[in-house]
Amino acid sequence: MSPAPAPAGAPVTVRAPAKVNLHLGVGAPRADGFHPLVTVYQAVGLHDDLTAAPAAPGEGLTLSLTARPHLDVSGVPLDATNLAVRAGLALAAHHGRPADARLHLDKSVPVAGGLAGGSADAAAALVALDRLWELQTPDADLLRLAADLGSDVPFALVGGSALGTGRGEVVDPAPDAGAWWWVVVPSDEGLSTPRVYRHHDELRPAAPAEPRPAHAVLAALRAGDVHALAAALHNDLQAPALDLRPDLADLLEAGERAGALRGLVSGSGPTCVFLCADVGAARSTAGALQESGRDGVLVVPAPVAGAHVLDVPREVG
Ligand SMILES: C[C@](O)(CO)[C@H](O)COP(=O)(O)OP(=O)(O)OC[C@H]1O[C@@H](n2ccc(N)nc2=O)[C@H](O)[C@@H]1O
Ligand SMILES: Nc1ncnc2c1ncn2[C@@H]1O[C@H](COP(=O)(O)OP(=O)(O)OP(=O)(O)O)[C@@H](O)[C@H]1O
Repeated sequence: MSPAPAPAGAPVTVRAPAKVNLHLGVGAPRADGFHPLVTVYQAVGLHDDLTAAPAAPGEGLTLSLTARPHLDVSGVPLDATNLAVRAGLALAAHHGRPADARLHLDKSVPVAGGLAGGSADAAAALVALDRLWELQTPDADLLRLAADLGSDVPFALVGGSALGTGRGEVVDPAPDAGAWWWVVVPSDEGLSTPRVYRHHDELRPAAPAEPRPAHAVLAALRAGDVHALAAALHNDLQAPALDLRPDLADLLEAGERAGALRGLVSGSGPTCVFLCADVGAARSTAGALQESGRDGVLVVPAPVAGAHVLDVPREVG
């Protein structure tokens, strides 16, 4: 979230991070179909950049897209169903003002990967358009708009490490003394989040109403203890994700054999993330996974900031 105002009408670029869930406890579905969660989010150094530039009155919200090399963005809609556009329309409606702006999204976060890339884009659009339109929306209102857009969106505004409750939209910063290193291994094929939740319910028909608590992960973060964190990582969506994508079990094993302390499916998957003891271990784990033929392997630090304005707007060609 952003402090000083930019000159009126100047393009604004906002950077928003991907997330991993260090703990994802899922309870039995609520009456509204959503699952109660106790989750610990962590923002990682892999992000999308969204630039908002002025448009003529009546032009509406348009969206253009570029992506880092080899990233498959064929599944990203450019119409009003895109989460960034939905965010812009919601912000304009909240203030009763026209929604005129040109949005450009430069994507680096894998699509439908369990890394909340679309949520990052929605958060980025809220922050960028709030600045471009000089609205100075209170943080509480931005968080409410974010929650209406998706369960993961409020966290993308807040960043860092945070406890998520409710359906994931209630976010409280978590003390974190660590400087963590993750290896991120995306998958060619995405996984649908609702499908993974449905499969969770099939595999765990007697899931308790109260999700599993996150005490061990929160304590490891507070202590900055990487071995304790590796031991505590937990994801109730991992079993359904692995059942839908059995190849991921081999990947988790390969990453741990290559030197990671622990491998984990990120959120609803299929991206797998590997916690490493330090940056050297992360680089050698990534190298070994690449040599064994895995594509798109990344080494990223965490935690990083939530959606924030970049000092120098990106040029949009
Ligand atoms: C898997 C996670 O990424 C973990 O952080 C999130 O729970 C998913 O968050 P998201 O993609 O922002 O999800 P939303 O856009 O709010 O919901 C998409 C769909 O996911 C399922 N969903 C999501 C969140 C939740 N607590 N329970 C659910 O059952 C529902 O089928 C819902 O229709
Ligand atoms: N800005 C966007 N970027 C990516 N996908 C988007 C966007 N807007 C809408 N979508 C749609 O949302 C779907 C899920 O995208 P996303 O990349 O956010 O998945 P995810 O990382 O698995 O999400 P989560 O971890 O929050 O469940 C995509 O398949 C696409 O159809």
